[in-house]
Amino acid sequence: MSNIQFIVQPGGTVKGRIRVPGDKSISHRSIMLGSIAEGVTTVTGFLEGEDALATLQAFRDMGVEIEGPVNGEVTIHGVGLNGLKQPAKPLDMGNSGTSTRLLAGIVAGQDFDVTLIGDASLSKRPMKRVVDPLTEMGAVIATNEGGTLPMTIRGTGQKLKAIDYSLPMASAQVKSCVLLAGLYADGKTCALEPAPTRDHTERMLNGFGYPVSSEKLDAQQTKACLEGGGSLKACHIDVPSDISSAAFFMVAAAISEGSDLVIEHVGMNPTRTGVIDILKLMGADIQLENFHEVGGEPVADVHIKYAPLSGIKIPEELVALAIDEFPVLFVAASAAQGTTVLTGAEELRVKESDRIQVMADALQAVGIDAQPTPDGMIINGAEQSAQKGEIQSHHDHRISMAMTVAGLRAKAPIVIEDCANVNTSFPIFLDLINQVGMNVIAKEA
Ligand SMILES: O=C(O)C1=C[C@@H](OP(=O)(O)O)[C@@H](O)[C@H](O)C1
Ligand SMILES: C=C(OP(=O)(O)O)C(=O)O
Repeated sequence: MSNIQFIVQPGGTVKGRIRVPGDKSISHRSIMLGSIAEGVTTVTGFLEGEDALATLQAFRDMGVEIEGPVNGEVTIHGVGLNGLKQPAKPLDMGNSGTSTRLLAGIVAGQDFDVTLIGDASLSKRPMKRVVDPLTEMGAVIATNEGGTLPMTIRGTGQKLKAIDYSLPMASAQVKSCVLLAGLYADGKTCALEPAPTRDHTERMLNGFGYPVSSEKLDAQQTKACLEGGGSLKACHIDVPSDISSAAFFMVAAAISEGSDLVIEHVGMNPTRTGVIDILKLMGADIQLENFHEVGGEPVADVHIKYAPLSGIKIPEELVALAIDEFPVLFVAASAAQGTTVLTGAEELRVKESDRIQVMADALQAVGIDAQPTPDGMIINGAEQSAQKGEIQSHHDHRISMAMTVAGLRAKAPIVIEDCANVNTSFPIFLDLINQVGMNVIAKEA
């Protein structure tokens, strides 16, 4: 495969008014729920990135007629809970953990066999976290040694057993997997999470007329439950812009002097806004404007201006609410005065890359004192000192984009290897980052 390098010129000021593409988590779920609903679901604002497209292709491979995407518009001819067909070949999940783990929940309820495969990065990621609850529900699943892909889920022809499952880690993917399998179970299935995680599955099921209850047991634990055997009614889904993509631009504006940026129509689901809370604790100047609701999800325009940042101890209760934003938050911490300490974030080690180790290596390569710990990182903010930063993205889109943003505070060009992966979540990243005031070129090496 060809290597697309990003060559990032140092410095810049970030200005303008932009809109980033649709939310990845919501885009995945729109295809999944639209496919197993009754009737025709229409989607606008769909993210045309590789991960969401892998989900779309998987449902086409299981016999669902899906039109588009054209300019973010998708039309899904739902086949109902029991209308999926056996795919002719393994379903290729590409780089996408969300596709794999949520699909496993749906596929566990079918009466045919399915094998899920993925790329080099996804093939290293843990699947035992979904195999365990699904097996408890009666599914028959084989994985590679060590609980990784390929994963084959056998159609037993038996109804799944409802369970009351306590998640061992705060994971929306595992919660969603259990709830989606619960659609195919006898009785009431519950998922208890140790800390709040994104609740798009619960919201969207309710939007499709499928009741999901959510009970807060205390400040951290929430239990989501549903009864199996109902049906989903097709609806329209308007996907807001992805706060995880917006985060790169928030940090870009926060760390470069003179910046003033508006990011429009960003999803503000309270289970996703940890990045805003963390940046504000660091002293960022962020105003949320034009708050309104689209399709059961709150959205707002994010107005962010440069302000000097300070290092903080990141509150652990914000970790799951900002889980995908840490690569770029580490860049913010590098540009802050003082020390930033992250703990309670061991989940970062099992994302598309080990985001603790890979970001520590990347920041050290540009001359920042970043010390990895088993469950987080300690970063002493300072001027970058490297005369040339050479970075590996390790099959991880968020590393490519975070280290591009680091260029705003660099002393010399940064070269990032293997950046075609930005297409997994943010195909127009390069255009937008240049549009707001950076100087980044993509070069085939
Ligand atoms: O449910 C989802 O859409 C996601 C959940 C998170 O993963 P975990 O639930 O495994 O933490 C997140 O990292 C991922 O990008 C998307
Ligand atoms: C972790 C991520 O996605 P996934 O788990 O779906 O691969 C991400 O997009 O940062």
